[in-house]
Amino acid sequence: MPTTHAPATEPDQLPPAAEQSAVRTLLRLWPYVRPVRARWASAAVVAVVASCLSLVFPIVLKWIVDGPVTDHDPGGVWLGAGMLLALGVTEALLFGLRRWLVARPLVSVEAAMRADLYRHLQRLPVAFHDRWASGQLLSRGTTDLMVVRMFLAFPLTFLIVNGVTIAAGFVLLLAQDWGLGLVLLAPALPLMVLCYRFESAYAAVSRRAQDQVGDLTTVVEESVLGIRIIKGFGRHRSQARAFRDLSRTLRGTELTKARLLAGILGVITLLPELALGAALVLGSVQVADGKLSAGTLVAFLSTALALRWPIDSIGFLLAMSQEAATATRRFFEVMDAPEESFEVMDAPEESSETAAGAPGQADAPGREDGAGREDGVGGLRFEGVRFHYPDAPEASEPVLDHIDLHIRSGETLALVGATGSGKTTLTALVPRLHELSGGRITLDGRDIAAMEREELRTLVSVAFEEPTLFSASVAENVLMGAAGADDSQLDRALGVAQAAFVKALPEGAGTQVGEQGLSLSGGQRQRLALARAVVGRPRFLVLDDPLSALDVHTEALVEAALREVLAESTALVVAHRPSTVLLADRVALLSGGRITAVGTHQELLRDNAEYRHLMSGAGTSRSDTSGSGTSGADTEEDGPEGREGKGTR
Ligand SMILES: Nc1ncnc2c1ncn2[C@@H]1O[C@H](COP(=O)(O)OP(=O)(O)OP(=O)(O)O)[C@@H](O)[C@H]1O
Repeated sequence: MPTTHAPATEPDQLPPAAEQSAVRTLLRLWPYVRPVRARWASAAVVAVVASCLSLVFPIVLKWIVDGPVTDHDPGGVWLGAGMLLALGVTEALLFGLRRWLVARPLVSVEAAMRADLYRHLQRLPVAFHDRWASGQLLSRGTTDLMVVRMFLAFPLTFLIVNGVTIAAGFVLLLAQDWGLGLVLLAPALPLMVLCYRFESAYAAVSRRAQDQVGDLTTVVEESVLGIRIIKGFGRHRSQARAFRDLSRTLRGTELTKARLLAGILGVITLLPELALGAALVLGSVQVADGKLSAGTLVAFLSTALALRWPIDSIGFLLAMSQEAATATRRFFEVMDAPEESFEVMDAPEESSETAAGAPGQADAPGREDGAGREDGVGGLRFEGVRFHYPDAPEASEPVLDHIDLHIRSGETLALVGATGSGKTTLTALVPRLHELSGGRITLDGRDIAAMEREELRTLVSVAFEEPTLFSASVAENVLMGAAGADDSQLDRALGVAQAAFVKALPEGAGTQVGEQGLSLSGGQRQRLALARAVVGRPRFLVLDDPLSALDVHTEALVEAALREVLAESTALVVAHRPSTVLLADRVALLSGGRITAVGTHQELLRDNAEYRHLMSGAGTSRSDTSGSGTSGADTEEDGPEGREGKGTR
């Protein structure tokens, strides 16, 4: 299956940045913030009090200037200075308390969101992961969540704190001198309009930047995972160029952000400064005319200066909030993707009659041989199965169509077909990694759509051609295949997979393997993946070319041991080589998304040209299905019905 991912920044995949308002988006964080609301609110109240304390300074100053200074009273001046010092210390202590109150709860909010995202990713269908670039998911789980935590800790609190401080400050200013107060208030309206326009422009650029971080993460991840290919083909320069290009694009977007921010910050600083200058001139004239006391003018200007930071900070607080809204939106884009349904679907009553009466089932292999109920519905049965990849163009042909196949209880069926004919896709349908587009699959007569996924995945074990090992010990990797399996089962599974090499590892089955552990060869990995598939003695075994990386000698040993396991299970084995085919009782040929022949290896060799071609040297070169024109002619005259009689064990 393809593992490459298109960047998730394609416009059709992502909603426009301004689709939902920033406030509505951020409100979605409430379920995560709810558990820490008391501490967060206490911290906000503490910050509001601390910030409003800064407005008391001008009142004390006015008292000092109009009182002790005018009266030449040094004792009063010292008292005033002491009060200012006490206010300053209290303000600092309160801001410290605010930090202490929010730091720990907000880290747990981030952890809870990350845990939810991870849990959800595990439950999303394979089709979702086929579509999404892993770097995009990675950046959402790391950078975006950090941005959200920082928003809750800082901008959210300070938008409230500064809002309250500005409102209280202006009440004080208007109370001190309403005329001068109005002069200072004059820039408020144009500033609001500018902030609104800035918000919309910044939202779009910030979305672009965060998506580009995701794309960059994807390139880094692919470069690390594919380092052997990059080195092997000397592609480090072109890879570095691709990285540099993306990096340059991101730099451009960040510069656009910086330009927007610089613009709004400049205006937010300039307009109030101009208003303050005008108020200063007017106030000085009034003091000179004796219409205003010097203390009031000092208090007025100190209050206005105390409001400078709350006003100046609005620009970057809004920018950070916008980034947090984008991060939240990106988080919920993943969280809103529907999980694999763990509920069972409605399925028709299971009976031999319904199975026999299912569309396209009348000619299902294995039914005409007069077998009893067990052979009629037992085992693994595909009935009129059709499958179309959800992300493939609607008009394209389904990958699989009219698949009717019956693997009897205890039987092993080899699935053979040219590359791209749909073998991997067919095997992935049995453990329901993808949902069928039509038809049904039954295990011992039970529709898999009507089974709990957990039950289904206990019944069916899989091993894919690409063996994936996790950063864990050999034993943990193998025992992943069966919950509660013990050491004797582990030894047996390693024995079946001819994985004696495990004993020679530094710590035996306890040796760490996978990305962070010891590197194993392709064949060794494949044998561990096979051991994982067989460790739980599954009723149904699905093996996608599990021996492709083994040398002929080891393959023969694994096959000999595997025969015992296969005798206990009903198995579907994708095979490319005659040696693997010989493990099976019968062989099905998949061609152009359909089963075109079923029979024993000998029968198909004798009667089917496409099969002969695939099993010959030419076949193992894995020519594309589109190139197998000769076999197409053969399958036309030799349809599935004609081969039913050959389907004997
Ligand atoms: N996620 C996907 N989305 C769309 N099309 C896909 C996807 N995965 C596979 N395909 C297409 O489905 C077809 C069958 O692929 P599949 O991997 O099942 O073939 P295969 O017979 O197993 O090939 P091989 O022998 O090379 O492993 C191919 O044309 C492939 O391009």
